[in-house]
Amino acid sequence: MAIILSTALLGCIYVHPLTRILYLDHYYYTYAPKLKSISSLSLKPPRNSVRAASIMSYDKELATAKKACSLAARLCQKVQRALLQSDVQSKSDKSPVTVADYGSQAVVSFILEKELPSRSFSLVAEEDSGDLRKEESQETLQRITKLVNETLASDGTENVSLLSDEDVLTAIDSGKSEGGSFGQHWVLDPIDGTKGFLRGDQYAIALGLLDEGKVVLGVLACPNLPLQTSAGHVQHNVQDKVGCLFFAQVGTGTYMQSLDGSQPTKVDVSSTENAEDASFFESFEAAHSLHDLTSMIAKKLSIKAPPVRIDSQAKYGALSRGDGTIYMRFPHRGYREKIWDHAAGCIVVTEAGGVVSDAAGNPLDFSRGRYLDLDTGIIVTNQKLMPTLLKAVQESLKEKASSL
Ligand SMILES: Nc1ncnc2c1ncn2[C@@H]1O[C@H](COP(=O)(O)O)[C@@H](OP(=O)(O)O)[C@H]1O
Ligand SMILES: [Mg+2]
Ligand SMILES: [Mg+2]
Ligand SMILES: [Mg+2]
Repeated sequence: MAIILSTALLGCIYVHPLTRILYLDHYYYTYAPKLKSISSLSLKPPRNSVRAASIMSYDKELATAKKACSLAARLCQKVQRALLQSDVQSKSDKSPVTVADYGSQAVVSFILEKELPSRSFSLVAEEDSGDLRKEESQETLQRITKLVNETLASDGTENVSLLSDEDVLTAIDSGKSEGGSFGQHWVLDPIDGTKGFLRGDQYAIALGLLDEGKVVLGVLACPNLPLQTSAGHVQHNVQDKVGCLFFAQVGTGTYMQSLDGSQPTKVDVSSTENAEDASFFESFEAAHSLHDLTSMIAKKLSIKAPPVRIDSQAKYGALSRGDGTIYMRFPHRGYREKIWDHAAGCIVVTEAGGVVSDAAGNPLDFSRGRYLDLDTGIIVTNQKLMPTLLKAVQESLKEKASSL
């Protein structure tokens, strides 16, 4: 009886099943930045929230995720430099999968599991070892194992014995989790923007952590993204220094540092309120997003600048530091978005002050398993501009539908 009564009184507080630490509803998390302890609160909690002993900190998870992504980026850079046609395999869905995809997934999976052993380990990742286990992939597998071992050894702190081919396959297959709304799940895209990677353009290693269905931390390693913020211009000169690591933890903002380890700096989304002064990002690949629809929306908003087309979640990273103001993504009919294509990017942008929603204005729901089932498209911008963008998107979608 006492338990029922206190539960009713407490309302939105609940006890985390793994840690038994009380923590607050997502709304309060998002709007009470930089607070580790509720006792130091000078803000008044929103009406639905109540005092709690502490806010969950994911510092250890974040440090490990940064290390894992940085090492995976090192592996990817090595492969991209020496990219040969034979690195590309054909998966049954015909999307290119490279030695680096598998190697990156093995490195991240191995490091997370080894360095955070006290947690029950769950990883939702894009790749699986199915094709690699085939007879004809023997040589490729050996190359991956060699790369993974060289990468782990290149980090002085990794005191590990050499991984066997089987260890590498096992690490890759740890990524088969279905995710969901209970407990913690890592979400990994070992190379997002495979097509950009193969072209020598932008790609990202994207790692997020879900806790009770919400993204609570995200890391984006973007090895080819220029370090210098360059409003609206992501194409860079050869002499520009490249390699960015974006990271965000719920309630603490978004930071960027160089992949080779400079001091992190806090980043914020663009404050542009005027749509016509905004610039917007979209996929490089027209097969991934309807360029004609975004151009219709841009026209409606009187956006003057041409679209900036780059691959991968590097778009979320660039947006989080104000390189552009809007990101729009409208896949062709029937395409189902996957959580690993947006989890890390989403928190990197929201912690930098942005908003990510579907075309109905709903936040993305990462709690339903491997897919993001959403209303048409994904749109991202700052809080001030979102209502205007949403209106233009909805009007354009209606016009497009009625013209069919
Ligand atoms: N037809 C399609 N429509 C929308 N997205 C697609 C797609 N085919 C593949 N993708 C996704 O688009 C991602 C790349 O995003 P972007 O277009 O922003 O560069 C791919 O990630 P991978 O490269 O990890 O497979 C893939 O998951
Ligand atoms: Mg893919
Ligand atoms: Mg991807
Ligand atoms: Mg990928």
